[in-house]
Amino acid sequence: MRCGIASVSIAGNLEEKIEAIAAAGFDGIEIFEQDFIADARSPRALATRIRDAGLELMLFQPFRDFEGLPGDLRRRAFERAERKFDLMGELGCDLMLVCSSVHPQAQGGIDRAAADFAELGERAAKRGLRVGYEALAWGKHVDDHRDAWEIVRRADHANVGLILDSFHTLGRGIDPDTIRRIPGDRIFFVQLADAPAIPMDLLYWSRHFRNMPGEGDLDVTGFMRAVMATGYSGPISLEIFNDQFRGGLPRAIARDGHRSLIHLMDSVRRAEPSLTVDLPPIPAPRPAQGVEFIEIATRGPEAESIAALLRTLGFAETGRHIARDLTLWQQGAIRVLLNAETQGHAGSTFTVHRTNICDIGLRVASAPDTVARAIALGSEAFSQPRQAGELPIPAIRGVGGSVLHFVDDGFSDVWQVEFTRTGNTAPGAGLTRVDHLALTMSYDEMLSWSLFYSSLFGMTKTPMVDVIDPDGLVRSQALSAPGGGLRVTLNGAENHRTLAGGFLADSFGAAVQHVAFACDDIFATAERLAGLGFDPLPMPGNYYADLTARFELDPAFLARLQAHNILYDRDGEAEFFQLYSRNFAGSMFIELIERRGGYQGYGAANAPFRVAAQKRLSRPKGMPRL
Ligand SMILES: O=C(O)c1ccc(O)c(O)c1
Ligand SMILES: [Mg+2]
Repeated sequence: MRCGIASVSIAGNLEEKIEAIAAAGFDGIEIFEQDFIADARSPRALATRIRDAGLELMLFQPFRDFEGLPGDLRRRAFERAERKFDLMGELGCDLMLVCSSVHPQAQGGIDRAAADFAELGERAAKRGLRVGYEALAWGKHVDDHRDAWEIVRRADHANVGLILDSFHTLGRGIDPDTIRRIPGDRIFFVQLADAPAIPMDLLYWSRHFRNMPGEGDLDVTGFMRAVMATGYSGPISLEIFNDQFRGGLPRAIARDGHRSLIHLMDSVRRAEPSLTVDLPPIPAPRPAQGVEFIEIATRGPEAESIAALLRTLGFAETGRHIARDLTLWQQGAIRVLLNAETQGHAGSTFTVHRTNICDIGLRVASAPDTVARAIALGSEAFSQPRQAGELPIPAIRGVGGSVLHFVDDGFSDVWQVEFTRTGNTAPGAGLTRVDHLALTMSYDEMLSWSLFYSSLFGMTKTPMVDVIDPDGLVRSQALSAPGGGLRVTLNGAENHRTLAGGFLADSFGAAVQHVAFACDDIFATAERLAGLGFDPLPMPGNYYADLTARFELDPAFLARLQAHNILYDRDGEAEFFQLYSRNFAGSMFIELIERRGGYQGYGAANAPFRVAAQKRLSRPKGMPRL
């Protein structure tokens, strides 16, 4: 399988793009003409550079407004094509993309266009070049791959073929299975892009909102299955026009692109095993079954305040690590590790971020398979020198330098092997397990993180919701693994004045800002917590008055919610209860939840009031905001 990417897809000048594309593992590049024109190198020097980087120059594009022109305009279109053929000769690139015309004077007629392509094919053949025809979704006369194919078929020239682009087919709602009837050897090139399902003008959508396969809502897998069913064996290439990517980090975007292609082609062969996909076997995505541990790097007074908070939540320090300054806190199936090491991963994250969640342990069916899949998708294995007696638990670096450990049955005894018991037992407040991890990041990083989790664990995403912070918008998207063993929310901040944005600025990068623990009876838990001295986030009376209006609650029930500062939501018959801690170590916090009747959400309706309550506590009274 040869993977490519169009130079328009990522940020930087052409040199930076070439470096990033080669580093991400692509086999080739599509040169977008504007990127070439803006470059100062001669075509030959550029071609040499691209080949020295180990990349094939797969496609030169786009050649516009070619077919269907009358009289002198037609003559000039052929003249233009000849000049670009000269350039392709110097670049050593043998395939040109011709996109369907939007020229005001272009005339319709399948046979007229076919005759133009037959002649272009003749001219290309003389130079050993080929041309591929792509239907733009907004083409004047040709906006559907079926019409483009009919033109190619009637042109009947070996040097003229079809170019398919998933955006143009899926964006217009054309059934991708119509591709299955096209002979694979007449398809010269395949471009891929996904996009979020936002109704808008097709051209604007295409030029600004495309994203990597799997990052949007289009059925790119269905499209690619149809392509592979034709017997197509040419390159598979990303062509992404995206405002965020144009301003992103070239290497990170290229890495995401490569990950998306591996994930896509792996999904294609799993969905349709009869297809031949030339990709080395990789383990299937397997759901994370739960959070095995949460490790917090912390020292000094912040470590003490976290220990105090854990006690008021009903946790006890049950174990101490045999070789590190690391304590284990437990309740139910929840394990929190407090790591005060000055060396190693935890030590270095503390130096950079201060108190932070530096490591997450996930329970999986097979740790080696999970790591193998992560590596095939472009993540790096993570390890650090082991102390005597420590187990080699497999780990990777995820997005943004985060570390994930994977615990399977083979490592279940780590808690007995690596920790000595303190003899303490948790008083308990009914907390059972980790319900979800809430990651905070800049808005621009959200697609990277969602691709990471969905490609590795087969997690599915819910539609993005807006959380209104008094100082700006935060977008939130949830991902959950099949079976619900792992839920993650991604919170993308647009500025640094929101609660999430302030956390991001303080932590110097994306990180877990809060963890939600589940319980089976929120009122019993709240009573226990009150007895343990837990100090909840206070919620205002206005919030409870609105709850009654929204849900017609029984007054006694409402009074119980209010007495404990419990937030409430309902979805049909399903109910949701939330209780928040006050912030610690800057703006980290803990959420306690109960899901009743299969509630699947995260209380999005409550988020603005929770954020406002948190901000009220963090702003000194009477201090006007600057
Ligand atoms: O937006 C465009 O003009 C454009 C150009 C070339 C392509 O391959 C394409 O898919 C879109
Ligand atoms: Mg295209």
